[in-house]
Amino acid sequence: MVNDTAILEAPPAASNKALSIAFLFATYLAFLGLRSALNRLQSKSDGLPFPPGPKGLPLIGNVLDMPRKNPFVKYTEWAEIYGDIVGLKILGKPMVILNTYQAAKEILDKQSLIFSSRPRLPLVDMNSDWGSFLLLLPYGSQFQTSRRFMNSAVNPGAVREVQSVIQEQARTLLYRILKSPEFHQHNLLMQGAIILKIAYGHEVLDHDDHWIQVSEKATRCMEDLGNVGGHPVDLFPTILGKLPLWVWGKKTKRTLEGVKQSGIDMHIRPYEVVKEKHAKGLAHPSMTTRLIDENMQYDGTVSNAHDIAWSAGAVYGGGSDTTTTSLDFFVMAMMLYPEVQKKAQEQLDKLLQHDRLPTFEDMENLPYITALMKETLRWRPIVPAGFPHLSTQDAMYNNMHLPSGTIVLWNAWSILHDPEQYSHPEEFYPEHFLVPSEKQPLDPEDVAFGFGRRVCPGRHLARTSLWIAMASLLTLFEISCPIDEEGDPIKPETNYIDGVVSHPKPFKSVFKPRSEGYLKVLMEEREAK
Ligand code: HEM
Repeated sequence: MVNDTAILEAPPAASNKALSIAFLFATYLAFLGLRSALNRLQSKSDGLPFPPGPKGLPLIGNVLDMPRKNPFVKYTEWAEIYGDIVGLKILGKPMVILNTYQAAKEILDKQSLIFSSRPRLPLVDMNSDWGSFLLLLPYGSQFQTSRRFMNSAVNPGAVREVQSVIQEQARTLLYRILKSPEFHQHNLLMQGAIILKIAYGHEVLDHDDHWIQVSEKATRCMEDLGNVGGHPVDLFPTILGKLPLWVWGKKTKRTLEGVKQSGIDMHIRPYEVVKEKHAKGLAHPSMTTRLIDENMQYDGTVSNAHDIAWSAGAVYGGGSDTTTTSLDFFVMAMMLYPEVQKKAQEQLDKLLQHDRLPTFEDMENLPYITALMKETLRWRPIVPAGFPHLSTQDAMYNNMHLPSGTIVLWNAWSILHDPEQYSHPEEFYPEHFLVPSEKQPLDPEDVAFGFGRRVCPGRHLARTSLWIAMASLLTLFEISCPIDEEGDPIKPETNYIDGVVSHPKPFKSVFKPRSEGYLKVLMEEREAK
């Protein structure tokens, strides 16, 4: 995912470039003032108010109220004052935060035809093809094609077909941890290998893999871009978008060129490589080869080639960092809650008897592992402040008016830490999901993966990868904190590092094989390969 959010941040300090920019800026503010006055008039024209929220300043609205770090904390405070839907204006643009599941469901699910677009990122759109990335596509025909292509590769049936690949990668993860303890790196490699296999039929052997490197470079380029959506061009595209790039300095120009190139390297190149191999009959079957076949024309050209390339890239772009981060949080939870780990291992040992490793067929008999997976998504949702949807028509919610063009975020953190739903909201407590069905709380999968027509298309793959990785890790290893010189455990910090995908601060963990029996099975399996 792109690494920072558009509207969550105040604009960075304006460049000191030219007085003319200041003049353009002032003119634009005057225009905004007029527009926001018109907006206010329009939103009252049907007699319904915009949702309540902090008052904001003339012209810029709530720009200065927007929290720079952990925005969900501020959103939760606002919820206590203004209720389940909080209304804001950012430079004249309406924005709402949904703080309850009911509000998110009513607006994003039940009115999904209206609330399924995305705000644009003009700086990136004008200077690269990243606007074709599924996550960023506005609602429309390209979005529908891209979703269809993506769903064809990661729907529940398609994921079932690649279960053996996923299981094999989980075993490789165990093996790599035995060789060296850098869990995060091995985790990243596991998710990357699964995804590159699905998207391109490509086998990843190690960290030096070319496609893994390409995607890491793309992530770095996006990070260099910094506050995506917060650049002056994003805020005032009509006027500032017309200026030549050099106005923003050499560094920004270079970064944007890198962003453009990374889009080509991560989407177009792999597509071309697979297409060429496929033509020679040398490609392994994959999402790309199947879509090429389905879209092949009589003259040998492939229709929708651009959408195929960007959809296959979206499997990697959307799926690697996300699942990796959730599994990192799981390891953190196991370090901090050893009694939970012990309970899971008791259930595993009862079933596996130290003489085999878990498989997907065991899922039904390992409800504690499934509860661990749900609790990981709840305890530390990796998109805690939601991802922006954009409405494309006027709408209503609880007698309030949501004008067309409203940006909508849902506060996943507060929804998933609601004490009315979860008896131990702040703790890692899988027992939340081990109650009779009539007492089951809200399923975190219904929140952590988003809503409506933009719900995460990779959720089936994510839950499958997470489940087998969790079951396998706990079967083979006891996971604990490293010990410092005084003999005290070095506990990981549970706070997030900001970003759209919110990561934990890097931490070290100890993986100790806990049974000769499981170790032997793993080694025998490896030798048989
Ligand atoms: C634990 C793992 C994951 C979590 C928590 C997660 C969460 C999310 C969330 C919250 C969204 C935004 C939904 C919305 O706007 O309503 C999203 C979108 C998306 N996710 Fe995931 N995701 C995960 C794994 C994956 C995987 C494995 C893939 C790829 C196979 C993937 C691909 C995508 C794509 C392409 C989008 C954009 C969809 C669109 O805009 O229409 N994600 N994800």
